[in-house]
Amino acid sequence: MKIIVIKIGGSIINQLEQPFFKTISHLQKSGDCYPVIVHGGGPGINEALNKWEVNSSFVNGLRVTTKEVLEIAESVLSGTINKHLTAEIVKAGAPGFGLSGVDGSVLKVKPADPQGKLGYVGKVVQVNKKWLELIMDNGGIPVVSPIGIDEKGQRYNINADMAAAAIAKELKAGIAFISDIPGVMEKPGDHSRIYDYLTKGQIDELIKEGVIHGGMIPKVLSALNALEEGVEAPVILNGLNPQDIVTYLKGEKAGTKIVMEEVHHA
Ligand SMILES: Nc1ncnc2c1ncn2[C@@H]1O[C@H](COP(=O)(O)OP(=O)(O)O)[C@@H](O)[C@H]1O
Ligand SMILES: CC(=O)N[C@@H](CCC(=O)OP(=O)(O)O)C(=O)O
Repeated sequence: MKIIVIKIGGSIINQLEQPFFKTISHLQKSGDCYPVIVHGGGPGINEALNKWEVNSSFVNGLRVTTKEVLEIAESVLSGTINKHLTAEIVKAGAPGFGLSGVDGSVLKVKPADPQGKLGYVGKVVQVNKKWLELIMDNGGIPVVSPIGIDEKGQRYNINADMAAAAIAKELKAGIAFISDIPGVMEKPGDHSRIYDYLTKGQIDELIKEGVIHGGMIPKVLSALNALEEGVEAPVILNGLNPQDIVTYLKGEKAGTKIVMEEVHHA
C-alpha cells in the first residue's frame, strides 16, 4: 500500500483540531494510503529555551545546538509534543505509536557540520525502517520526533523537514509538509497568491530574491531533495484545511507541489 509521510510543523501543532486527526485516522482505516507522522516543534523549543533562559541562534534555518539546547529540544520534541500528537491520534480513534529517531536507531545520524559550528545538529545517514514497518504491520500509526543517534550513542537535533524527507525516501512514500501557510506564497505575510507548482530553478531564484526565507528554506529544500531521491510530488499544505490532504492524494490541486519540470496552465 502507498505510504504518505505527513510532516507536521511546529508552527501549526497547537492549532490542529480533531478534524485534522480524524482525517489521518480515516486515511489509515480506508486503506487508501497509510500515514506516517513526523513532527517538528520549533516554537515549543523556543518557549522552553526562553523559560530556562538559554539562548540559541539559527544558521540557514538550522538551530545551533549546544548540549544544553539539545537537552531542552529533546524534552520538548520527544516528550511534550510527541505525546500530545500521539494522544490526539488515539482520541481520533487510531493507534498512534510515538517514538523518537533514537528508539531503534530509526534515525541514524552524523554531525551536519563536520567543523562543529552547528553543535549537535544531525544529518540523517540511515533510516532503520524495520521499526516503522513493525508498527504499521500491527496497524499502528508511527509518530516520529526528529532526534537522532550516531553509532557512539550520541543524540542529535535534526531539522524536522529533513528528517521527514529522509523517512519518505526510505519508505518510498509520498510526503506532505503541513504548515501554517496555504503553500509557498508570492509575497509572504500578505494573503497573496500561492505558487501551485515550483521547480528547482524557481526555488533557487525565490531563495535568492528573499521571497522564500526563514523556516521555508529547509522545507522547500527538503521537498526538492525528496523529489530528486524519487519521492513523488512533495507538497506544502495548510493544516487548517485537513481536506487538502485528501484532495492532494486524489491528485487534485492543493497547496504548492514541488515538481521536476515547469507546469504550464492551460
Ligand atoms: N514564500 C513564503 N511563503 C510562505 N511562507 C514563507 C515564505 N517564506 C518564508 N515563509 C515563512 O515560513 C514559515 C513556515 O516555516 P516554519 O515556521 O519553519 O514552519 P513549520 O514550523 O510549519 O515547519 C511561514 O510561517 C512563513 O513565515
Ligand atoms: C536542527 C534544527 O533546527 N532542529 C529543529 C527541530 C524542530 C523543527 O524542525 O521544528 P519545525 O518543523 O517547527 O521547524 C529545531 O531545533 O527547531
